[in-house]
Amino acid sequence: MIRTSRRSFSSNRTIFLSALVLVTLTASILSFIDSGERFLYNSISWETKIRSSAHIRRPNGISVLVTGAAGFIGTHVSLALKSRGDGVLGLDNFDNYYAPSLKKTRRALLDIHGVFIVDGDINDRRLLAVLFDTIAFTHVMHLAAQVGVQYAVENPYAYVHSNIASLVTLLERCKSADPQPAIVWASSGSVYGVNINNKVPFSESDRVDRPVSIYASTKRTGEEITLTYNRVYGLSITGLRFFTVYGPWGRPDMAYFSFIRNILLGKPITVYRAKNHTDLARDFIYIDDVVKGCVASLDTSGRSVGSGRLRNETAPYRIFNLGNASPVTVPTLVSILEENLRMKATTNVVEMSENGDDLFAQANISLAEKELGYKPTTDLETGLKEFVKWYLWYYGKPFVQNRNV
Ligand SMILES: O=C(O)[C@H]1O[C@H](OP(=O)(O)OP(=O)(O)OC[C@H]2O[C@@H](n3ccc(=O)[nH]c3=O)[C@H](O)[C@@H]2O)[C@H](O)[C@@H](O)[C@H]1O
Repeated sequence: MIRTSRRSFSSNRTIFLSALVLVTLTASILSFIDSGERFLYNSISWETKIRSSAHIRRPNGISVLVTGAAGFIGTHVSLALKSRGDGVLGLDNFDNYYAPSLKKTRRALLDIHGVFIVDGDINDRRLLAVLFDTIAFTHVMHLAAQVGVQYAVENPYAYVHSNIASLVTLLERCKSADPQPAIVWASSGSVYGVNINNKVPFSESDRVDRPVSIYASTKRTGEEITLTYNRVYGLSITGLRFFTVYGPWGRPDMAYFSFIRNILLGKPITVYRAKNHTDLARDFIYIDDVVKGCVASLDTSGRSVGSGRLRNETAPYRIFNLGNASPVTVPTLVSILEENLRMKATTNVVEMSENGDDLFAQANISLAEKELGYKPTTDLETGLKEFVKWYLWYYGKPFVQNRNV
């Protein structure tokens, strides 16, 4: 009985993944042809696709440009918006910071649900102009970024390109759009850096001028840049300080994801610990909870008001913590994974170097609760169970040793 259901589970997975691969391939070929055609031949089919994807299908719906739509959070937010009838157009450059194949599978998933992702870079001003000339976006959900705290040590330039230059290019376009969209964008809980306030949990009104990584500094800089565009050009801005977001279709570079992969492969995992031997802890937050916070931010964003001298309104400028208000140590994260997999991890405990990682994070979420109705409902045990289920479905336990994530 168990064997039969396992076999049918496995064959359903194979069929679904094969279908996704097929859609991915077709989408890649079409998008390759189309992105070329758009500029060479002014392709009608490309324009039809973006119009259809961004088309609003409910009363009082919104039309959202989602940057980083093939990313982890971008995929989930795009699906949530599309399923309630909003118009959604994705933009993603499919960079290879982690496996582009996972991003392409996410794109295929979105394609099935009617969300089209334009393959392009936000720094491409010409492309942005075409998109904004074609669609009157009411909102921009800016999630595209160079992520990863550790990678910033290796390649700081990628963070300047993606988190600062791109942000300015996008804001410039939004500033001159008519109507101007409202902008919700991804900042980070890492802006709290060294706990100079000497208090937990971290609140939005705390000082954030001691970042400990290039990643965090680019996110903090983004908060200053967006504030300038809000004051000078009247753009409505909401910055979301995401804490450690996890879940199905997640990012392979994150600890929980690499831990499961190594445990299944029987490889050791590295668990960092502070110099004084205390465990590191994070405010892990499940993707579905974060998506609700993102959607509520769009719904309550208010309007951009422009920069004319006669304007008598001020555009909103908001910042919210999106965490779980309930930190968990990294060793506890490992033991939850072990329980779910019924496997023991081989753990190397390593004292953390001065590499820019924070020791502890806990979000105060009362402002988001009050203004957005944000209320996380998924604890780490429940969320990781969902993640493990997805991981085994997506990569398949028996084949995991041959798969490259
Ligand atoms: O915006 C943010 O706030 C960031 O959130 C996330 O950063 P973090 O909260 O640091 O998550 P993550 O890397 O999963 O490490 C979790 C814990 O495991 C520890 N850790 C990590 C790796 C390892 O091999 N061993 C280990 O102990 C590690 O020291 C830490 O204590 C995103 O990754 C980052 O891209 C960015 O989005």
